[in-house]
Amino acid sequence: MKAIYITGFMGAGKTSIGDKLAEALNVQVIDTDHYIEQKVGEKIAAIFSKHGEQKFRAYEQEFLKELPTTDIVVTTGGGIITQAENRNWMKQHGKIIYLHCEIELIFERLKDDTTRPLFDVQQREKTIQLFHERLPLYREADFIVDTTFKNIDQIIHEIIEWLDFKKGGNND
Ligand SMILES: Nc1ncnc2c1ncn2[C@@H]1O[C@H](COP(=O)(O)OP(=O)(O)O)[C@@H](O)[C@H]1O
Ligand SMILES: O=C(O)C1=C[C@@H](OP(=O)(O)O)[C@@H](O)[C@H](O)C1
Ligand SMILES: [Mg+2]
Repeated sequence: MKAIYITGFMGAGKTSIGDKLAEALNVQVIDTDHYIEQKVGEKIAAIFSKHGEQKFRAYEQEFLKELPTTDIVVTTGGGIITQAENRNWMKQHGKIIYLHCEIELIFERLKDDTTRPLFDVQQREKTIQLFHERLPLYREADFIVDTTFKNIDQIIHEIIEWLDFKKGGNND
């Protein structure tokens, strides 16, 4: 099986859904943020505050390319799609699944979360703007799931149905 890359805005459920999807497909899962934290030896928030976003993006691109490209679900950080090179890499090496979620629900989910340096609950307008700026890039995915008000099992079910459909069409 070619890699499955899960994309979407912060709080869309990439990490949680990717874990369960990998379990259902019986393949390994790697979260790019966790992988970066392991390699660098620092938490995402510390990497941003000590080294800046640009350095984080450089790590993100370098480490994305280190990951296996078969029999794996890769759960990405929300900004991975901002670099064309990453989008091309993912397109070339696997299938991209975009988890869409309405921004109001994301605000609700992340209201007490302090681990995401680019998610600013205090500056709603700025965060909403970032969400809208990125939407066209997320929408370049091979498959889009609207996760708004769906539970994790429903979302996994939709993804697996799509994967089975693709397999049926011999379109791996
Ligand atoms: N479909 C869902 N329904 C309800 N809560 C969800 C759903 N998907 C994710 N969550 C919750 O939202 C928060 C963010 O999820 P996470 O998987 O970390 O998102 P991401 O990796 O996309 O930033 C977590 O607390 C998670 O439990
Ligand atoms: O959207 C972004 O630019 C980011 C999303 C985060 O991952 P999640 O989408 O899992 O929160 C993490 O990679 C970093 O804080 C930057
Ligand atoms: Mg995540």
